[in-house]
Amino acid sequence: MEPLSDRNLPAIACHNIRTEYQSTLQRPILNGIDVQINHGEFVALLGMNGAGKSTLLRSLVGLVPIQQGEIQICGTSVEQRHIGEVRKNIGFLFQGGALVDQLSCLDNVLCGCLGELTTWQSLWGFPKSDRRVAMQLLQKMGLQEQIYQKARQLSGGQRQRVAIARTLIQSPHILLADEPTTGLDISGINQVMDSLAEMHSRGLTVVVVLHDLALATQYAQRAIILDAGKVWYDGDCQNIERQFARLQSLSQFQSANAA
Ligand SMILES: Nc1ncnc2c1ncn2[C@@H]1O[C@H](COP(=O)(O)OP(=O)(O)OP(=O)(O)O)[C@@H](O)[C@H]1O
Repeated sequence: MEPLSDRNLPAIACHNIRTEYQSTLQRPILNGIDVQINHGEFVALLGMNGAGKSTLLRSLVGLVPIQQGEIQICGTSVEQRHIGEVRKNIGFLFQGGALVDQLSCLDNVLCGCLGELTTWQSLWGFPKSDRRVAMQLLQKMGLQEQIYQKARQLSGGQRQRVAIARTLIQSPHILLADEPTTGLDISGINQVMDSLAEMHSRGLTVVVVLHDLALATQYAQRAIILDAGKVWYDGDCQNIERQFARLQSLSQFQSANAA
């Protein structure tokens, strides 16, 4: 990870962000989000289905057009002309990891630095230094035995840890993970969350979308709960079950009144 030019600037700052109006929802998907996340935080992003969690994560890397407001990543505005710089600071972990099944774990991790290769390197393959870093990352993820194994032979938890290593080879300051534990059994869930916690302890800022409140309480320091494209709760993880119960009764009350 390259040192940050100014660690006092927030890792992520969203000022009143609003996306396009959605006629099916009768509102914008994100509807005035104001959030600031500092370097070194571990944040769980929570909310019911359709609340806007994935849209918020995607907007942070410029994958969703913003109609109003501003997003800054490490002080840089998320705009087309700065998108390269923004994405250098952020690693994005998609649901399911999206590995290439026919490639080894090592080659999957090396795919994370494809965008950085010079023309010469793309002719001659990845430099030794990249291969060394990829191996070290796989070792850190507890996958030293699987370095040359094809991705199709891995368990769900192992796949997701390869995907984390692929994200980390870009040395990001921030890791965004969209439901990284979906479809995993208890041991896979623990492996993935422990890997995120380990990287967090080394200074990475982590924002992870979760549906499991117990996991959020166990791993995150801060919870942000979205509802209908707005921040419903932003605070510590101690009372999130109570916050969710309040949110559910409010939605039931609103649906009963609308009927
Ligand atoms: N590309 C898109 N085009 C149109 N509508 C979209 C698009 N992506 C998401 N939406 C809508 O925006 C709303 C929020 O979706 P989003 O995926 O951000 O929610 P979420 O909180 O991540 O949900 P889940 O927990 O189900 O993954 C949903 O109503 C969804 O249908």
